[in-house]
Amino acid sequence: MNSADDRRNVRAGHRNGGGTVTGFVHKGHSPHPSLDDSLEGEIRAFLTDEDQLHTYDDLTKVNPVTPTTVLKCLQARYRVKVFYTHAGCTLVALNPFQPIPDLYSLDVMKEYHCASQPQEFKPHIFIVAEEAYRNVQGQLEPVNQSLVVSGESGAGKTWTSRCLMKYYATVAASSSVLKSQDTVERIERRVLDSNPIMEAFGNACTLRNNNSSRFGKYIQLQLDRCQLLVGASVQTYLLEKTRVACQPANERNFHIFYQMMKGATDEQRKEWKMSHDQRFVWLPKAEKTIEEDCFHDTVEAMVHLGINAEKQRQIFKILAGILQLGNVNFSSSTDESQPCNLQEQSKDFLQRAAELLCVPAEELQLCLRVRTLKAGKQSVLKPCSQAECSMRRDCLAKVIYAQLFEWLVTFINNSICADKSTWCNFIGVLDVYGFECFQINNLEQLCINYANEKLQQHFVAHYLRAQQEEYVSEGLQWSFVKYQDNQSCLDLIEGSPVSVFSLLNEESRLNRASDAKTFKVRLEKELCDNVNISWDKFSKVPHFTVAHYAGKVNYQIQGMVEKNKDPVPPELISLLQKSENALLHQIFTDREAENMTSKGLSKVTVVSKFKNSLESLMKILHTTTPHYTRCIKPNPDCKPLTFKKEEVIMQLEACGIVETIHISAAALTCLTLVSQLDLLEDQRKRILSQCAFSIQCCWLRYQRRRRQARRQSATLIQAVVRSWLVRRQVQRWNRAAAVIQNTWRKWRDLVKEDVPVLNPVVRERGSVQLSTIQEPVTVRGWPMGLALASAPSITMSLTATGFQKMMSVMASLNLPSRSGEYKVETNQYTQGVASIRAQPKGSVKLHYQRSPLLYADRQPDLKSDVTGFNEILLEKTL
Ligand SMILES: Nc1ncnc2c1ncn2[C@@H]1O[C@H](COP(=O)(O)OP(=O)(O)OP(=O)(O)O)[C@@H](O)[C@H]1O
Repeated sequence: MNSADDRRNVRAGHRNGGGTVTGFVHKGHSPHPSLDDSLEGEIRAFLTDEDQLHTYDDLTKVNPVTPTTVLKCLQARYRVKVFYTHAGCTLVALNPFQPIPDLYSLDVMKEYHCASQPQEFKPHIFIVAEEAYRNVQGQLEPVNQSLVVSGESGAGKTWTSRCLMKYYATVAASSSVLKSQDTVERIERRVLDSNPIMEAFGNACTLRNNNSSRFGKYIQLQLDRCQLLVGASVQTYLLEKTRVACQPANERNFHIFYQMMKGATDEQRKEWKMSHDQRFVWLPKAEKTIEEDCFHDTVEAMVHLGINAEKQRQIFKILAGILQLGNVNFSSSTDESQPCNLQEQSKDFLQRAAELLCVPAEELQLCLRVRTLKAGKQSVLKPCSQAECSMRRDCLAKVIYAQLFEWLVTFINNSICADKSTWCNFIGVLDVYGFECFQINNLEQLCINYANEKLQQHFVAHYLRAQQEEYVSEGLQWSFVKYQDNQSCLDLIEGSPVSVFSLLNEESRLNRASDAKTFKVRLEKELCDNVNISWDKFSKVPHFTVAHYAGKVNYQIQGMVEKNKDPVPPELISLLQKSENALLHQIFTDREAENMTSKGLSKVTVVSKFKNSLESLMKILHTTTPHYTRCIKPNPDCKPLTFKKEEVIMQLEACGIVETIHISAAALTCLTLVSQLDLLEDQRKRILSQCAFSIQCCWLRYQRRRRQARRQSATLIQAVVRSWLVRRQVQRWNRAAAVIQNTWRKWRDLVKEDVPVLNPVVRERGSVQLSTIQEPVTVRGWPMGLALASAPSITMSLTATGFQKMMSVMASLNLPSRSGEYKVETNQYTQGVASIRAQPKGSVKLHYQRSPLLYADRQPDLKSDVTGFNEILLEKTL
């Protein structure tokens, strides 16, 4: 890294003290030597305090922002084992290449999830995860989120994606109390179990990474109304299927083949025709053992996802068949009119391949060696050359593997995808290949780098253009920050009417053998106006160079058109459709396979298919809130805790991290300089919350007062009613007392007149024996009861009604209410008591000498003489 690079990248925004922000991406040397000197001085000054460099947890705080200062900070942090650093709106993740204890533990997840301000914690991938999750909870548009994880091979994208999935599987399910634990566990587990299967079938050990994903993927984690994980879906991109039949030097085939080789039981080996000592051409470096070679884990995940034993058998037999195919070789034919022969040792392999793929061996042999040409309704058989035979063999293996992979992805989706009615938002995790630039680059690299251009454009559009347009729409004084617009590069690759893709497609559709030199001339002629393409005039190999945002890449033209055609001979598809392996038969009889049969090759070329799937991905990304994580590989050898400056700086440049910091810092600068928007926002929020608080207080006060008034009214009404009732009662008592007094006086007068008639015993004891009763009846509390029962009528009619009257009178006299002993008759006309009669069973004594009112406040003496009545206990005086 030299100061020229720094000058090239220094952020002008940092040096601006004015009220407007200006451009920051300076390509080329500064025309002012004094400016260069002062920048170098600033860089030196910044780097002097080495001990402080690791404290920069956000690279936007670095000043000046240059590749050197950024690199030094990251290095200092890596040295003290801090692997995450914010770069404004992006998170930079440095791969430690060794497990770091407690960095991703459950407790750490909980800590970030429960924190009120996770941003204030140490930078971590969980901050990104939590921010996205809270955005969904907040339901602020766009509610759906995308976590874009990028970086070169081995940088840690898959690891990061797995961390994100585990995080959501934990925090988005932990609060689930409503659902049965079983359901929750099942869905989380299924979502996580999709990883080992896809990695077994889609990852391989390469020179750059022992567990390199050979496909891109976008996983949508589906959340319900309560933001709980209820399902997921996976979209895959551009599986590197050529690896099945052709492994780059010192690299391996897909993991699954090695897992089978190493983990099969004797029984399985027999079934798969895979003896211990068998060597397979398509399984190089089989002696190398890596931790991903775990067959048991893959099978277990398959079981969890519902791939039953029979389906597994079918899958593994197909894979074993592919391996046998790899050992089939052809000898060249001396006579061009005759098909090539199988090499002697290949006959067994072909036979076994046919048996494992459940297709007729002769037909398989014929399909590989002879081409069927259609001329009108006639078919002509044309023997293939040795090279063509090998190509057809490879093609058969690739198409089987690619279709099997697609079937697996569909199966996984069916198993983990929730019904649309059950989820309303999603968080997408995009794990795509990073920018690639090798010695020899071909169609795959063109597609990968094109995808990265698209993502970069989305990133820039989202963070810079959108932000600046927002400032302008808000009427802020703003002079646009220049950013590196990669539209012209995208036009070169995918634009219309002419672009690399359109010319490739045109060439692919021509029914002729493609010639690299001719195609190069065509490219030169058609695309010479685009500044992003160039040619090295001295190179003998046909190529073209594209200036990507991350650097220039040379693409080799040889083989590019053929790769784009990706032809599948129709005879091969027809053969596979006849397979007695139910799975193989099924995956080749679907609609796409039918297309392939009828047209000989899929009309959709590789680049068209890739472009379409990328466009639908971009559409999804545009409707979501993106979060970018840039994974950085600190050394090419995957050595733990080793930081190679050259390696890192290349990646920082490739992913445009310095520009990213500029973008974020420019936005920050803008906020500080122009609008103090944040401050205003904060104040607005505070005032709004104060208003809300006042409204709540008023409402509560109003409610409290209303409740109080109601209670007072109720109390008043109750008091009035009670006093009215009491007054009425007292009035009744007064009237009743008057009646009783009156009656008593009359009775007394009457008694005075009749005194001589009374029996001397009665006079002596104050009572009269009206009849003889063996068991005298005790009367309690009778005076008051009797008086009230008869009130207010002078004639002793009762105020109570029917049964009450009877009971009242009988209770007053303490008469037992057993049936038949006493009878109370009501007066039909006045509803009073007409009489009380006792059956003539015994004597009843009636106390008569004193007024019952005199005893109103006492209990009659149980031993008193008032014990009963004769037949008529009481008779109404009319
Ligand atoms: N955060 C981490 N902590 C510990 N080890 C890590 C971490 N990230 C990555 N690694 C290690 O680095 C290796 C490579 O990471 P990973 O497979 O995720 O890379 P990648 O970017 O997905 O590569 P590719 O593009 O080839 O698939 C992992 O197998 C793992 O051993």
